[in-house]
Amino acid sequence: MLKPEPAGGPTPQLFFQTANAYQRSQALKAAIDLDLFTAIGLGHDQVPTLAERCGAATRGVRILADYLTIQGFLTKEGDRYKLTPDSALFLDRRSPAYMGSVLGFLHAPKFIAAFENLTEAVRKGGTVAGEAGTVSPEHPLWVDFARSMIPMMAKPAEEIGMFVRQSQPNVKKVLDIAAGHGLFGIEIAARCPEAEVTALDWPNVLTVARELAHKSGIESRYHTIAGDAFQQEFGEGYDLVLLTNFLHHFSMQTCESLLRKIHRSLAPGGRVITLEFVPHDDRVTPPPVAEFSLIMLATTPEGDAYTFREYEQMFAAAGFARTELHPVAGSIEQVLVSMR
Ligand SMILES: C[S@@+](CC[C@H](N)C(=O)[O-])C[C@H]1O[C@@H](n2cnc3c(N)ncnc32)[C@H](O)[C@@H]1O
Repeated sequence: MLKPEPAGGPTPQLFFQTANAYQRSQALKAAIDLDLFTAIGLGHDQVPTLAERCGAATRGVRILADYLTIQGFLTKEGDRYKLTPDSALFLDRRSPAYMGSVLGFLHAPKFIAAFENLTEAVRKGGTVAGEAGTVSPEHPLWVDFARSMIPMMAKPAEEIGMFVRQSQPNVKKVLDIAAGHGLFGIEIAARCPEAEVTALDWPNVLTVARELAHKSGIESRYHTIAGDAFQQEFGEGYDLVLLTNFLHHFSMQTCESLLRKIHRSLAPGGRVITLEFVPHDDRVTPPPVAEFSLIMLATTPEGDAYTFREYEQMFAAAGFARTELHPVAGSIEQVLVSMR
Protein backbone atom coordinates (compact mmCIF):
# COMPACT_ATOMS: atom_id res chain seq x y z
CA MET A 1 0.00 0.00 0.00
CA LEU A 2 2.76 2.45 0.91
CA LYS A 3 5.02 1.68 -2.03
CA PRO A 4 5.24 4.27 -4.83
CA GLU A 5 3.68 3.38 -8.20
CA PRO A 6 6.15 1.39 -10.31
CA ALA A 7 5.39 3.77 -13.25
CA GLY A 8 8.18 5.64 -15.04
CA GLY A 9 9.14 8.93 -13.41
CA PRO A 10 9.45 10.17 -9.88
CA THR A 11 6.25 10.61 -7.86
CA PRO A 12 5.46 12.35 -4.57
CA GLN A 13 2.80 9.71 -3.86
CA LEU A 14 4.66 8.04 -1.00
CA PHE A 15 5.26 11.46 0.55
CA PHE A 16 1.55 12.35 0.45
CA GLN A 17 0.36 8.93 1.58
CA THR A 18 2.71 9.03 4.54
CA ALA A 19 2.05 12.67 5.44
CA ASN A 20 -1.69 11.94 5.45
CA ALA A 21 -1.49 8.53 7.14
CA TYR A 22 -3.10 9.94 10.31
CA GLN A 23 -6.30 10.56 8.28
CA ARG A 24 -6.48 6.85 7.45
CA SER A 25 -6.08 5.81 11.08
CA GLN A 26 -8.66 8.37 12.23
CA ALA A 27 -11.15 7.16 9.59
CA LEU A 28 -10.69 3.61 10.85
CA LYS A 29 -11.21 4.79 14.42
CA ALA A 30 -14.41 6.66 13.43
CA ALA A 31 -15.77 3.55 11.71
CA ILE A 32 -15.01 1.42 14.76
CA ASP A 33 -16.51 4.03 17.13
CA LEU A 34 -19.70 4.09 15.02
CA ASP A 35 -19.66 0.29 14.64
CA LEU A 36 -20.01 0.80 10.89
CA PHE A 37 -18.45 -2.55 9.95
CA THR A 38 -20.90 -4.48 12.13
CA ALA A 39 -23.79 -2.48 10.65
CA ILE A 40 -22.73 -3.39 7.09
CA GLY A 41 -22.25 -7.02 8.18
CA LEU A 42 -25.84 -6.95 9.45
CA GLY A 43 -27.02 -5.89 5.98
CA HIS A 44 -27.32 -2.09 6.38
CA ASP A 45 -25.41 -1.71 3.15
CA GLN A 46 -26.78 1.56 1.69
CA VAL A 47 -26.09 5.03 3.03
CA PRO A 48 -29.55 5.92 4.45
CA THR A 49 -30.02 2.73 6.52
CA LEU A 50 -26.33 2.60 7.40
CA ALA A 51 -26.43 6.17 8.69
CA GLU A 52 -29.52 5.44 10.72
CA ARG A 53 -27.99 2.31 12.23
CA CYS A 54 -24.76 4.18 13.09
CA GLY A 55 -26.62 7.21 14.49
CA ALA A 56 -24.72 9.50 12.10
CA ALA A 57 -25.41 11.96 9.27
CA THR A 58 -25.91 10.53 5.76
CA ARG A 59 -23.24 12.90 4.38
CA GLY A 60 -20.80 11.75 7.05
CA VAL A 61 -21.44 8.06 6.47
CA ARG A 62 -21.33 8.38 2.66
CA ILE A 63 -17.95 10.07 2.76
CA LEU A 64 -16.54 7.72 5.40
CA ALA A 65 -17.78 4.54 3.66
CA ASP A 66 -16.38 5.70 0.30
CA TYR A 67 -13.05 6.55 1.95
CA LEU A 68 -12.91 3.10 3.57
CA THR A 69 -13.70 1.55 0.18
CA ILE A 70 -10.77 3.44 -1.36
CA GLN A 71 -8.53 2.19 1.47
CA GLY A 72 -9.57 -1.45 0.94
CA PHE A 73 -11.73 -2.05 4.04
CA LEU A 74 -15.00 -2.23 2.03
CA THR A 75 -16.10 -2.98 -1.52
CA LYS A 76 -18.82 -1.03 -3.35
CA GLU A 77 -21.18 -2.17 -6.09
CA GLY A 78 -23.62 0.46 -7.29
CA ASP A 79 -24.65 2.14 -4.02
CA ARG A 80 -24.19 -0.96 -1.86
CA TYR A 81 -21.18 -1.56 0.40
CA LYS A 82 -19.82 -4.95 1.43
CA LEU A 83 -17.21 -6.04 3.99
CA THR A 84 -14.02 -7.56 2.61
CA PRO A 85 -13.23 -11.01 4.10
CA ASP A 86 -10.61 -9.38 6.42
CA SER A 87 -13.04 -6.69 7.60
CA ALA A 88 -15.72 -9.33 8.23
CA LEU A 89 -13.30 -11.38 10.33
CA PHE A 90 -11.59 -8.61 12.30
CA LEU A 91 -13.91 -5.59 12.33
CA ASP A 92 -17.44 -6.95 12.64
CA ARG A 93 -18.13 -6.97 16.38
CA ARG A 94 -19.99 -10.28 16.12
CA SER A 95 -16.83 -12.13 14.98
CA PRO A 96 -14.83 -14.00 17.66
CA ALA A 97 -11.68 -12.45 16.11
CA TYR A 98 -13.01 -8.85 16.46
CA MET A 99 -10.06 -6.45 16.83
CA GLY A 100 -11.84 -3.15 17.50
CA SER A 101 -10.78 -3.08 21.15
CA VAL A 102 -7.10 -3.11 20.13
CA LEU A 103 -7.39 0.63 19.39
CA GLY A 104 -7.82 1.08 23.15
CA PHE A 105 -4.04 0.56 23.28
CA LEU A 106 -2.83 1.53 19.79
CA HIS A 107 -4.67 4.87 19.99
CA ALA A 108 -4.24 5.43 23.74
CA PRO A 109 -3.39 9.14 24.20
CA LYS A 110 -0.18 8.32 26.09
CA PHE A 111 0.96 6.00 23.32
CA ILE A 112 0.26 8.52 20.55
CA ALA A 113 1.84 11.29 22.63
CA ALA A 114 5.14 9.37 22.64
CA PHE A 115 5.26 9.79 18.83
CA GLU A 116 4.49 13.50 18.86
CA ASN A 117 8.10 14.23 19.82
CA LEU A 118 9.75 11.66 17.58
CA THR A 119 12.24 14.22 16.27
CA GLU A 120 13.47 14.76 19.84
CA ALA A 121 13.52 11.01 20.48
CA VAL A 122 15.72 10.54 17.40
CA ARG A 123 18.06 13.32 18.58
CA LYS A 124 18.31 11.75 22.00
CA GLY A 125 18.31 8.11 20.84
CA GLY A 126 15.48 7.18 23.21
CA THR A 127 12.08 8.17 24.48
CA VAL A 128 11.37 11.72 25.59
CA ALA A 129 8.02 10.67 27.09
CA GLY A 130 9.22 10.96 30.69
CA GLU A 131 12.47 9.56 31.96
CA ALA A 132 11.75 5.92 31.17
CA GLY A 133 8.68 6.08 28.89
CA THR A 134 6.56 2.95 29.08
CA VAL A 135 9.09 1.12 31.25
CA SER A 136 8.42 3.48 34.17
CA PRO A 137 7.11 1.62 37.23
CA GLU A 138 3.35 0.95 37.06
CA HIS A 139 2.95 2.90 33.83
CA PRO A 140 -0.87 3.21 33.35
CA LEU A 141 -0.61 2.40 29.62
CA TRP A 142 -0.12 -1.28 30.52
CA VAL A 143 -3.58 -1.49 31.99
CA ASP A 144 -4.92 -0.24 28.62
CA PHE A 145 -2.72 -2.87 26.96
CA ALA A 146 -3.98 -5.67 29.21
CA ARG A 147 -7.62 -4.69 28.68
CA SER A 148 -7.38 -4.07 24.91
CA MET A 149 -4.87 -6.44 23.34
CA ILE A 150 -6.41 -9.84 24.03
CA PRO A 151 -7.81 -10.16 20.46
CA MET A 152 -4.33 -9.56 19.07
CA MET A 153 -2.66 -12.06 21.40
CA ALA A 154 -5.37 -14.74 21.28
CA LYS A 155 -3.91 -16.62 18.31
CA PRO A 156 -0.24 -16.66 19.43
CA ALA A 157 -1.34 -17.57 22.98
CA GLU A 158 -3.35 -20.49 21.61
CA GLU A 159 -0.41 -21.59 19.43
CA ILE A 160 2.02 -21.46 22.37
CA GLY A 161 -0.52 -23.29 24.55
CA MET A 162 -0.73 -26.09 21.96
CA PHE A 163 3.06 -26.17 21.56
CA VAL A 164 3.55 -26.62 25.32
CA ARG A 165 0.77 -29.21 25.54
CA GLN A 166 2.59 -31.19 22.84
CA SER A 167 6.19 -30.71 23.91
CA GLN A 168 5.95 -30.43 27.71
CA PRO A 169 2.54 -31.93 28.62
CA ASN A 170 3.44 -32.59 32.27
CA VAL A 171 4.68 -29.07 32.90
CA LYS A 172 4.10 -28.11 36.53
CA LYS A 173 5.69 -24.82 37.55
CA VAL A 174 5.22 -21.99 35.06
CA LEU A 175 6.37 -18.39 35.55
CA ASP A 176 4.76 -15.80 33.25
CA ILE A 177 6.98 -12.70 33.42
CA ALA A 178 5.28 -9.40 32.53
CA ALA A 179 2.07 -11.35 32.06
CA GLY A 180 -0.13 -8.37 31.14
CA HIS A 181 -3.64 -9.73 30.48
CA GLY A 182 -2.24 -13.14 31.47
CA LEU A 183 -3.51 -14.93 28.37
CA PHE A 184 -0.27 -16.82 27.64
CA GLY A 185 -0.04 -18.47 31.07
CA ILE A 186 -3.79 -19.05 31.17
CA GLU A 187 -3.79 -20.87 27.80
CA ILE A 188 -1.11 -23.21 29.18
CA ALA A 189 -3.02 -23.81 32.44
CA ALA A 190 -6.14 -24.55 30.40
CA ARG A 191 -4.32 -27.21 28.35
CA CYS A 192 -1.93 -28.73 30.92
CA PRO A 193 -3.92 -29.87 33.98
CA GLU A 194 -0.89 -30.08 36.30
CA ALA A 195 0.36 -26.58 35.49
CA GLU A 196 0.50 -24.04 38.32
CA VAL A 197 1.03 -20.61 36.79
CA THR A 198 2.65 -17.66 38.57
CA ALA A 199 2.09 -14.34 36.81
CA LEU A 200 4.42 -11.43 37.50
CA ASP A 201 3.57 -7.83 36.60
CA TRP A 202 2.79 -4.46 38.17
CA PRO A 203 -0.06 -4.69 40.72
CA ASN A 204 -2.51 -2.61 38.62
CA VAL A 205 -1.98 -4.92 35.62
CA LEU A 206 -2.31 -8.14 37.64
CA THR A 207 -5.89 -7.18 38.50
CA VAL A 208 -6.73 -7.69 34.81
CA ALA A 209 -4.87 -11.05 34.63
CA ARG A 210 -6.64 -12.34 37.75
CA GLU A 211 -10.03 -11.42 36.25
CA LEU A 212 -9.18 -13.41 33.11
CA ALA A 213 -7.90 -16.40 35.14
CA HIS A 214 -11.17 -16.36 37.07
CA LYS A 215 -13.23 -16.21 33.84
CA SER A 216 -11.19 -19.09 32.42
CA GLY A 217 -11.88 -21.25 35.48
CA ILE A 218 -8.21 -21.84 36.37
CA GLU A 219 -7.90 -19.39 39.28
CA SER A 220 -7.11 -22.15 41.82
CA ARG A 221 -3.88 -22.82 39.84
CA TYR A 222 -3.12 -19.13 39.29
CA HIS A 223 -0.70 -17.22 41.52
CA THR A 224 0.80 -13.76 41.28
CA ILE A 225 3.97 -11.84 42.14
CA ALA A 226 3.32 -8.09 42.08
CA GLY A 227 6.20 -5.75 41.27
CA ASP A 228 9.33 -5.21 39.23
CA ALA A 229 10.67 -8.22 37.30
CA PHE A 230 14.20 -6.94 37.95
CA GLN A 231 13.70 -6.71 41.72
CA GLN A 232 11.23 -9.37 42.81
CA GLU A 233 12.32 -12.86 43.86
CA PHE A 234 11.02 -15.42 41.35
CA GLY A 235 11.56 -18.52 43.50
CA GLU A 236 12.99 -21.62 41.83
CA GLY A 237 12.26 -24.97 40.21
CA TYR A 238 10.28 -23.61 37.23
CA ASP A 239 9.78 -26.00 34.30
CA LEU A 240 8.84 -23.14 32.02
CA VAL A 241 9.29 -19.38 32.00
CA LEU A 242 7.23 -17.27 29.59
CA LEU A 243 8.75 -14.05 28.32
CA THR A 244 6.27 -12.68 25.83
CA ASN A 245 6.73 -9.18 24.44
CA PHE A 246 8.99 -8.06 27.26
CA LEU A 247 12.68 -8.20 26.30
CA HIS A 248 12.27 -5.69 23.45
CA HIS A 249 11.77 -2.87 26.00
CA PHE A 250 15.37 -3.06 27.27
CA SER A 251 19.02 -2.90 26.22
CA MET A 252 20.85 -6.16 25.48
CA GLN A 253 22.79 -5.78 28.71
CA THR A 254 19.61 -5.39 30.78
CA CYS A 255 18.04 -8.37 28.99
CA GLU A 256 21.10 -10.47 29.76
CA SER A 257 20.91 -9.69 33.47
CA LEU A 258 17.22 -10.68 33.54
CA LEU A 259 18.00 -13.87 31.60
CA ARG A 260 20.69 -14.79 34.15
CA LYS A 261 18.13 -14.42 36.93
CA ILE A 262 15.66 -16.55 34.96
CA HIS A 263 18.33 -19.21 34.33
CA ARG A 264 18.83 -19.53 38.11
CA SER A 265 15.08 -19.96 38.65
CA LEU A 266 14.70 -22.88 36.21
CA ALA A 267 14.63 -26.57 37.17
CA PRO A 268 17.00 -28.95 35.33
CA GLY A 269 15.46 -29.51 31.87
CA GLY A 270 13.54 -26.25 32.20
CA ARG A 271 13.13 -23.85 29.31
CA VAL A 272 12.12 -20.33 28.37
CA ILE A 273 9.56 -19.47 25.70
CA THR A 274 10.07 -15.96 24.35
CA LEU A 275 7.65 -14.33 21.91
CA GLU A 276 9.18 -11.47 19.98
CA PHE A 277 9.42 -9.35 16.85
CA VAL A 278 12.57 -10.82 15.27
CA PRO A 279 13.74 -8.96 12.13
CA HIS A 280 16.29 -10.35 9.72
CA ASP A 281 19.93 -9.30 10.15
CA ASP A 282 19.39 -6.41 7.68
CA ARG A 283 16.95 -4.85 10.24
CA VAL A 284 14.56 -3.71 7.48
CA THR A 285 12.80 -6.98 6.61
CA PRO A 286 10.18 -8.33 7.01
CA PRO A 287 8.75 -4.75 7.07
CA PRO A 288 5.98 -5.10 9.71
CA VAL A 289 8.41 -6.86 12.06
CA ALA A 290 11.39 -4.58 11.50
CA GLU A 291 9.22 -1.47 11.89
CA PHE A 292 8.65 -2.41 15.51
CA SER A 293 11.94 -0.84 16.58
CA LEU A 294 10.51 2.65 15.88
CA ILE A 295 7.92 2.01 18.62
CA MET A 296 10.76 1.14 20.98
CA LEU A 297 12.63 4.33 20.04
CA ALA A 298 9.54 6.48 20.73
CA THR A 299 8.45 4.79 23.93
CA THR A 300 11.51 3.37 25.72
CA PRO A 301 15.02 4.56 26.60
CA GLU A 302 16.90 1.59 25.10
CA GLY A 303 14.46 -0.99 23.67
CA ASP A 304 14.76 -2.50 20.19
CA ALA A 305 13.63 -5.24 17.81
CA TYR A 306 16.51 -7.69 18.20
CA THR A 307 17.62 -10.17 15.55
CA PHE A 308 17.78 -13.91 16.23
CA ARG A 309 21.57 -13.68 16.31
CA GLU A 310 21.32 -11.07 19.09
CA TYR A 311 18.82 -13.12 21.08
CA GLU A 312 21.00 -16.22 20.71
CA GLN A 313 23.93 -14.20 22.01
CA MET A 314 21.96 -12.85 25.02
CA PHE A 315 20.65 -16.29 26.02
CA ALA A 316 24.07 -17.91 25.58
CA ALA A 317 25.74 -15.20 27.68
CA ALA A 318 23.16 -15.86 30.42
CA GLY A 319 24.08 -19.57 30.49
CA PHE A 320 21.43 -21.15 28.24
CA ALA A 321 22.60 -24.22 26.31
CA ARG A 322 20.65 -23.64 23.09
CA THR A 323 17.99 -21.38 21.56
CA GLU A 324 15.68 -22.34 18.68
CA LEU A 325 13.48 -20.09 16.55
CA HIS A 326 9.95 -21.15 15.52
CA PRO A 327 7.32 -19.37 13.40
CA VAL A 328 3.91 -18.79 15.00
CA ALA A 329 0.85 -19.44 12.80
CA GLY A 330 -1.29 -16.34 12.38
CA SER A 331 1.31 -13.95 13.84
CA ILE A 332 4.19 -11.83 12.56
CA GLU A 333 6.03 -12.57 15.80
CA GLN A 334 8.22 -15.62 16.40
CA VAL A 335 8.88 -17.91 19.31
CA LEU A 336 12.33 -18.58 20.74
CA VAL A 337 12.69 -21.71 22.82
CA SER A 338 15.76 -21.61 25.07
CA MET A 339 16.95 -24.68 26.98
CA ARG A 340 18.56 -24.32 30.38
C1 LIG B 1 3.90 -5.46 25.94
S1 LIG B 1 3.21 -5.95 27.47
C2 LIG B 1 3.28 -7.72 27.32
C3 LIG B 1 2.14 -8.41 28.00
C4 LIG B 1 2.00 -9.89 27.65
N1 LIG B 1 3.15 -10.63 28.13
C5 LIG B 1 1.84 -10.06 26.16
O1 LIG B 1 2.74 -10.64 25.52
O2 LIG B 1 0.83 -9.65 25.59
C6 LIG B 1 4.53 -5.60 28.57
C7 LIG B 1 4.18 -5.92 30.02
O3 LIG B 1 5.36 -5.68 30.81
C8 LIG B 1 4.96 -5.16 32.06
N2 LIG B 1 6.15 -4.52 32.65
C9 LIG B 1 6.84 -3.46 32.19
N3 LIG B 1 7.92 -3.24 32.96
C10 LIG B 1 7.90 -4.18 33.94
C11 LIG B 1 8.76 -4.49 35.03
N4 LIG B 1 9.87 -3.79 35.27
N5 LIG B 1 8.42 -5.53 35.83
C12 LIG B 1 7.31 -6.26 35.60
N6 LIG B 1 6.48 -6.03 34.56
C13 LIG B 1 6.76 -5.00 33.75
C14 LIG B 1 3.83 -4.22 31.70
O4 LIG B 1 3.04 -3.90 32.81
C15 LIG B 1 3.10 -5.02 30.61
O5 LIG B 1 2.09 -5.81 31.16
